[in-house]
Amino acid sequence: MDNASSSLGMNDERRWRCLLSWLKNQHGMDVVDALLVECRDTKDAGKGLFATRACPPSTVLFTVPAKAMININTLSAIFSPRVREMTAVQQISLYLLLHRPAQDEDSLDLVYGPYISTLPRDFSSHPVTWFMKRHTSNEHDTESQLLKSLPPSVLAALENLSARFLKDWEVVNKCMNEEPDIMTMSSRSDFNKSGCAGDFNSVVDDFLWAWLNVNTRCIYYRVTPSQSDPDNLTLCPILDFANHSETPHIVPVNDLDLPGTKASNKLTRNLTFVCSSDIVEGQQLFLRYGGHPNRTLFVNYGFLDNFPPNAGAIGEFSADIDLQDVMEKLFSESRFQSWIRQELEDEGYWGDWSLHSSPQPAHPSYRMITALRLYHVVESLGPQVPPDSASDVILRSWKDTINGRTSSVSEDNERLWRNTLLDICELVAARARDGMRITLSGSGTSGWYSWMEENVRCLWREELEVATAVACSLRAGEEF
Ligand SMILES: C[S@@+](CC[C@H](N)C(=O)[O-])C[C@H]1O[C@@H](n2cnc3c(N)ncnc32)[C@H](O)[C@@H]1O
Repeated sequence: MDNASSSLGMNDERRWRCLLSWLKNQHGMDVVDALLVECRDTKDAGKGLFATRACPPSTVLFTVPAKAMININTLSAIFSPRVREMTAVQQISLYLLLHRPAQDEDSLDLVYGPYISTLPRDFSSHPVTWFMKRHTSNEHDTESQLLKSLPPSVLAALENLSARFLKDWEVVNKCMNEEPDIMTMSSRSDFNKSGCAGDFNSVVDDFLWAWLNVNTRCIYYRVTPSQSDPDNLTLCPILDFANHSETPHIVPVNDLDLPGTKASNKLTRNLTFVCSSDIVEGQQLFLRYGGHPNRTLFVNYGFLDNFPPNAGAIGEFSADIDLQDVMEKLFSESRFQSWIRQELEDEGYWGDWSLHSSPQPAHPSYRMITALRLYHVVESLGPQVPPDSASDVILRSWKDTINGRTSSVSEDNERLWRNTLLDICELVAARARDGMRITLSGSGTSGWYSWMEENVRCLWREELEVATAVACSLRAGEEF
């Protein structure tokens, strides 16, 4: 990702100016001397935040007032108790749905309109959009071609995320039906004030727009007493123009746990962002969205870190791949399939089986080794022994490896699982080579399609590089 940028188009420039006036006039934010960033168009990542002057590390870049953010705290003054029963994602999405701007117009919401008007209007390049439209699109559509060409682990993650979307829609729709008064809050002319939201399908599309804004733009923000509560989320103007990098420049000031911070202040605080290193004027300033693997970035945010060829193989890029489908297939061919699954579930080792390029040597996760060890303990029994009749004895050595009493089940078992893993790596590498041959036909060569085609190729390349690197580690006799 580079620093190339261009000034905003006329409408976006006007909206950015309106946002700043709103922050200044409604929320008292100093947008002249205490705002060291501005929004510009980037070459390949939509809009981004850029430094308006050079600053040393720890300089305050801007502070967003608590009341200008959209979260369950600020919405509690607007929503009824019934709406407030929903999760943060559902409430914020509902709020955006009620105030979605029409086509290229501004949002008419009197409270957050100038902010909502700056949100992206179009999520057609987002994988959840392709997935939700899969039943109505034809198989030659580029989106269908893209869906078909995803690695299995990415498709599974996309299915999970889309299921979350549908669940959230079900809950929000139920709430809207039970409390038709919600509609009277809407600033949209197409939402009937008597409580009807017009065409059902277009409302689902609008909800998807709202939900994707929430899922691609919210940041962690403590609004509940418990640190790990999933409702600790907020939409935060200005900051939400920051693009992602593994080496970020923008970091939030974590003042929450400072001694003397009163519990009540914790829940109504402004958010201050500082720069973590020297920055120069005009430089794009990035945020780190969390330590996500590429498949998560791709499915949740619609982009990924496109690393240089071979960087995954030699561990310069921290690549990792998920092998749920391959492992499930392996177990499904065992006579003891359900028994293996039960044991792994009971011990907390079912799923989340992965291979990693770094730290070197490239290696399987401990969870994967543990699952493969059990598979071979059971496969070595021979047909006459039902595992449940002798499970304690059979499993003792395996459980000893989990509890740290021994480092392996036996020499034989080590050799067997390593061989199986080598086979798996070869299979994954071969299918990745195929996957990399993706070529979209039809309209798939224009606009964001060719960028997305390259992203899908990169997902497969990650599988190829990591599987090949782990195979090399195995052949070299590396201990994991
Ligand atoms: C919080 S927003 C950032 C601002 C956004 N670019 C915009 O135009 O409003 C997150 C979205 O920005 C895009 N994005 C963020 N980081 C990116 C990156 N490194 N490369 C490509 N796109 C990125 C993705 O579309 C992501 O869903």
